[in-house]
Amino acid sequence: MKQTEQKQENVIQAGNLNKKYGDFQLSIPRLEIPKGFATALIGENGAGKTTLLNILSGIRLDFQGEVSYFGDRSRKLDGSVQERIGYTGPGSYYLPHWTIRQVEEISGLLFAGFQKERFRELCEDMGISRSMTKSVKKLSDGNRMKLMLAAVLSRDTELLIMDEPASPLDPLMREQLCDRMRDYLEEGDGERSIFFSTHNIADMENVTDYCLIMEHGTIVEEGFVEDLKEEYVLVKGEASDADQTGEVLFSMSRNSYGFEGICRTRDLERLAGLDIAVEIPTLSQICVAVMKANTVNSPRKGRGSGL
Ligand SMILES: Nc1ncnc2c1ncn2[C@@H]1O[C@H](COP(=O)(O)OP(=O)(O)OP(=O)(O)O)[C@@H](O)[C@H]1O
Repeated sequence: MKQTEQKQENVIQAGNLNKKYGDFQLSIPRLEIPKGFATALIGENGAGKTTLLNILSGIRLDFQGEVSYFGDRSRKLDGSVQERIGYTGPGSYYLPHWTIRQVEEISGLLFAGFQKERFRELCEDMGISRSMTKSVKKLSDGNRMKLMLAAVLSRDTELLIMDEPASPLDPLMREQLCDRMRDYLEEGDGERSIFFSTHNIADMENVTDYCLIMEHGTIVEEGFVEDLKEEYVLVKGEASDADQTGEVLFSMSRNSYGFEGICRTRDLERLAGLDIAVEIPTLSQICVAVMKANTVNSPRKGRGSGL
């Protein structure tokens, strides 16, 4: 049975979300983030990922729509809900002149569940413990992200909302980030969830359970990764057959030896008669295909468009 067919609790539920900035319009009729999993938010630059995460984390309040948390439609983003949510983002979350030591002190004052010892351990593990007296503004982007991660993972939370946590991190630290995200979920025993945006799909695939693909301010595809990998296939064939694939394949690449592209599994029958090989695509290949199908100049658009 598909994961989506099982009864699913949601950690975030939202309806009729709208936010307009000039030409850009965020418009999401329904949003459900499953409880107990890591959900990735993927989309092109300017798709609206940060806008959505800012709304859900309470950074942006000037939007229309309803958001509720932790499976209770009446539970809005008040202080007790904020206490259960950890946020990391690309902006300057801490005042630039604060030192790491001050971040530790202030986190202890702001959040009841903050554990100083855990924070120090994480700073040590992430290699920033020798900079405790350094101000936030003097930290590199990567070290600033490590500081945010250390602070947020030292709290007692049930939901992490993370805007591009992998972007400023080096490959080793990205791997550590995935391990820590996985540990966070496992230690929560089904009660903890993560919602994060990323452009580093390949690096983050092993920590992604559920995926939302966003384009032009709305969600164009979503599902558990294992379900998406059944709904889409990677097709490879001879160069001489490439033109006969018609519009069935998306994000096709071709050279003199052959072609490969992604299509809906249900469309495979439209390639009958061609000498093709079929493989399971990576999440990255699926996302790129969906994003290409939804770019402004695409001949076909979005959910229900045939892709
Ligand atoms: N404060 C703001 N004022 C005006 N326009 C804004 C503001 N914040 C975002 N926008 C616009 O909203 C749109 C969505 O931006 P957003 O940052 O949410 O996209 P994104 O998917 O996170 O992009 P990226 O992947 O590049 O970080 C963009 O067109 C952006 O220019």
